Amino acid sequence: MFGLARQLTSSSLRYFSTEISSKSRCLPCEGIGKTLEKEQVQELLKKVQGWNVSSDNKQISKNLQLPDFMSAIRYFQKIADVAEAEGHHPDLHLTGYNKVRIDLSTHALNGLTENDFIMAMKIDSLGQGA
Ligand SMILES: C[C@H](O)[C@H](O)[C@H]1CNC2=NC(N)=NC(=O)C2=N1
Repeated sequence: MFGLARQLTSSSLRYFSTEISSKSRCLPCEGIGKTLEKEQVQELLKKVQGWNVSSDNKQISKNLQLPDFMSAIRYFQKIADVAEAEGHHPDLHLTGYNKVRIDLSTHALNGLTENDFIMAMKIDSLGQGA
């Protein structure tokens, strides 16, 4: 019994024993141990708004259109503040002056972890306002 508990990494214990939310904090990526399975990703996608998973299950992305260029820049700044506070950083793309794509993946493990979904929930709760 205890052997099984010991085998579970802290993140999978957190995944199974507590719900992650926009109030959760990202763990240091290097300590997470393993990436999420497809089924886990599908479950977590239900908790975020408008995010899609890549075919290789390594990244989630969200596309938005902002009113104008400076709104997009201000939106990126808000995301950057959260990313710095969490130590977990998205890839940010701005094209066509107001079209934004946000990509999230855990670089240290070349895949998805709870950190990516915590950041997605935090980004969702930012709104796109100025
Ligand atoms: C040392 C620093 O905390 C690590 O390199 C962090 C920085 N931000 C990160 N962001 C993301 N998306 N994945 C990481 O593995 C990661 N690692």
